[in-house]
Amino acid sequence: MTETKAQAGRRAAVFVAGSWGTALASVLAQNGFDVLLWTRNADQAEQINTKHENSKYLPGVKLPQSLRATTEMKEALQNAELALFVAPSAAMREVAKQAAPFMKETTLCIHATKGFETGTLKRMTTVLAEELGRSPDQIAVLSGPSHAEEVIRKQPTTVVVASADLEAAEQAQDAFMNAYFRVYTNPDVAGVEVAGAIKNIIALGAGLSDGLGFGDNAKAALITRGLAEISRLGTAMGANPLTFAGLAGVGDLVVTCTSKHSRNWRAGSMLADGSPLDDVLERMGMVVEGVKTTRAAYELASRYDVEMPITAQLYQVLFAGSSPRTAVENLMGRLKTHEIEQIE
Ligand SMILES: NC(=O)c1ccc[n+]([C@@H]2O[C@H](COP(=O)([O-])OP(=O)(O)OC[C@H]3O[C@@H](n4cnc5c(N)ncnc54)[C@H](O)[C@@H]3O)[C@@H](O)[C@H]2O)c1
Ligand SMILES: O=P(O)(O)OC[C@H](O)CO
Repeated sequence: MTETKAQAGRRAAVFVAGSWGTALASVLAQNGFDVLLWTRNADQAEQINTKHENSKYLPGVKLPQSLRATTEMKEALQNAELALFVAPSAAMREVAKQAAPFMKETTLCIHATKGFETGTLKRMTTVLAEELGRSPDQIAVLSGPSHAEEVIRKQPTTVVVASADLEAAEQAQDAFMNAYFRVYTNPDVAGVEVAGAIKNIIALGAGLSDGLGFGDNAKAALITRGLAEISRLGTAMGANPLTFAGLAGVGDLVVTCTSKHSRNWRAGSMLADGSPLDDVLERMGMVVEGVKTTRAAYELASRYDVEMPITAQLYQVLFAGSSPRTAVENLMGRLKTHEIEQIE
């Protein structure tokens, strides 16, 4: 695929230099932005600047020359017209707090993180808005079926940018869109954020199911009934149900439950043999958002009074010592019910 150079002379700041931050920073750089990728790790910054590599997260790939790294927040945000936050959900508030003093009101602010804040159960647009002193309507979210390992190799990928402000969504669309990275807009920020977070729980379940040796029938069931759970919670939280039929919904659910690149699927498959959660997370060495999100979604289900049986069983496996096989038995043995409401 050819590179476009539509954004020449423009500056973007990206936080942080994990797999997804680095891949999205590369997209912006290939689109002609001068990109500064902020990292707390000086050695990583040095490697990106001198070798044009991020060997821990995206080994074997050369990064664009116009992508540079810094450990200085002030430098990262100087003259930046676009700021992209891709910290793990657990670190988002801390990173935003450090960025806030250097962030101009006019800087387009986008995040691409999938999760809720532990404890407060807040969505990432809310966390960013609180720390940056903006309205949540002034923060956009980029989500959809997109693994860093494929985007960095310019494999065709489609995502969605959601913002209450259509102009902001279109600016983000223009900044990221190119021949291999197609961006749609959607006004439903709540739906896109909820879908992106909860699909990681279902992917942990799909990994568990595969790890236990179950087949495609079981995985298709998890994906389909997982989508029902996502839709129930999302609509209770104010989302548009149609969002869940789109890229951020079914699209991301399918890729995360079936891709060899998925961290959540891999962690689930490792848990199937009874390995302790802490061991699995240590072996992964990358963020597995579905774990913290399972706890958050379990609490949100109670807050919004919605039924989320897959989430509830995952919660039991991850945090209450239940065995994966018992979880499957419990799901299969639930009282009989209707797939959709009966029409009177
Ligand atoms: N990897 C993907 O393909 C992908 C795709 C779409 C969305 N996402 C989402 O992007 C977010 C980030 O995931 P990732 O895969 O890039 O994670 P990752 O594990 O590859 O990298 C996480 C990075 O965050 C840094 N970090 C952690 N805590 C920090 C803190 N307190 N301050 C500063 N830096 C900190 C780590 O050092 C590391 O560089 C997650 O919400 C994930 O769900 C990932
Ligand atoms: O690798 P995962 O499981 O963290 O998923 C990454 C992306 O969210 C897929 O769209």
